[in-house]
Amino acid sequence: MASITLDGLAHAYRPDPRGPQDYALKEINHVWRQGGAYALLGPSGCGKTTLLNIISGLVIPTKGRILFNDRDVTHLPTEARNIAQVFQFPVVYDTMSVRENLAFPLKNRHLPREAIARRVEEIAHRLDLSAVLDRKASNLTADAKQKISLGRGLVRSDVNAILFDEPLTVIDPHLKWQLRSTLKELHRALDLTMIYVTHDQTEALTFADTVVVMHDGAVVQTGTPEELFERPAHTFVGHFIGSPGMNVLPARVEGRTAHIGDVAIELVRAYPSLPAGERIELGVRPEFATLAGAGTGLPVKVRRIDDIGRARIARIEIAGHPAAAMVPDALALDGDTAGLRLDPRHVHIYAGGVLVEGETANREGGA
Ligand SMILES: Nc1ncnc2c1ncn2[C@@H]1O[C@H](COP(=O)(O)OP(=O)(O)OP(=O)(O)O)[C@@H](O)[C@H]1O
Repeated sequence: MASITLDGLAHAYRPDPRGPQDYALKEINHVWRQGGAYALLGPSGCGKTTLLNIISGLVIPTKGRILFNDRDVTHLPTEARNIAQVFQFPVVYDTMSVRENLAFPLKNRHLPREAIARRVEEIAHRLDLSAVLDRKASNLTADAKQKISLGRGLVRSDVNAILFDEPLTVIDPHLKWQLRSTLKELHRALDLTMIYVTHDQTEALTFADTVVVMHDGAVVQTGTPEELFERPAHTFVGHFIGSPGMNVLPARVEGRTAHIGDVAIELVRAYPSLPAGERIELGVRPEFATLAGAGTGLPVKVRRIDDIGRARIARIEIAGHPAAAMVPDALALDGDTAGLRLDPRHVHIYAGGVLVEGETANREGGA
């Protein structure tokens, strides 16, 4: 097992990259800690597969190095990297039994028979495949075949890392939630470095201790699920994670006050050095914005209320800009005029999409 260091990695598919726009993967520096559960999360085309292929050795990066512990593996082929991979679609030998499929990676490494049998039983048990161990893989459903693929990835205990590339794509929705938590349990039990690529925030946030969010070829934030939720480092993270995503409103900031049109919002931090010429925005998640009666807090217009089961979400306008806020159970609205209370500790300021650290005076807290 190994920690994996990405040292100044960047990749362009074209041979003569000129500027950042020519790079499918812009410069990335990151350490995947030994034994960590990571997700690589981002929309289609953001560079996730490119990065995964660099880690697995299918792609040689244009720039930078990749280290397994202290060993530079940048130019080593996949077979010399000792990693396991699970892809979107099942990779199984149809003519073999489930047991033989699971045992295959261990037999290749000439492990003793008893050790192979024990490990196969363990992995089959954890993936709920024990009952079909002696059935031919060809007769099984797509779900079961993908579980075999997961098992083949997980069966070796000596790998440097396991890479999962959208592994639940073919899994039936009702089984997905179950397998997501099974994978999390397997990570805890097996102490392996796992990197899980997905565009699905639920999968990423359920599985990973650390989520790496990518956008347009660059890493925009690396953090725990809580950090991504509470302090999005980029407006993209605010939008992409959460449902509905963070409210992002064009703002003008003076001292400790943000102005959205003619609505003034008191901030808990001051922003004396916002970069000139950059787009300045205020970000606040709907979970930290609560609708109130007219005359309380900020004046807003209510466009509609959506009942999403676990909560009611108001679609509102602040100085003409659309936003979302939580509706308390007890609130009775009269007409389309209401008030809005923001939790000031969760109001963030962004310049050019990037979170700006404010300056705190002595009194952190309410506004
Ligand atoms: N072999 C290739 N040759 C040229 N361009 C490529 C190649 N593979 C990927 N790209 C481009 O690189 C960018 C990143 O693609 P990549 O597949 O890494 O993204 P992704 O986040 O994994 O997306 P998806 O989830 O759709 O696979 C995209 O613009 C894509 O078109």
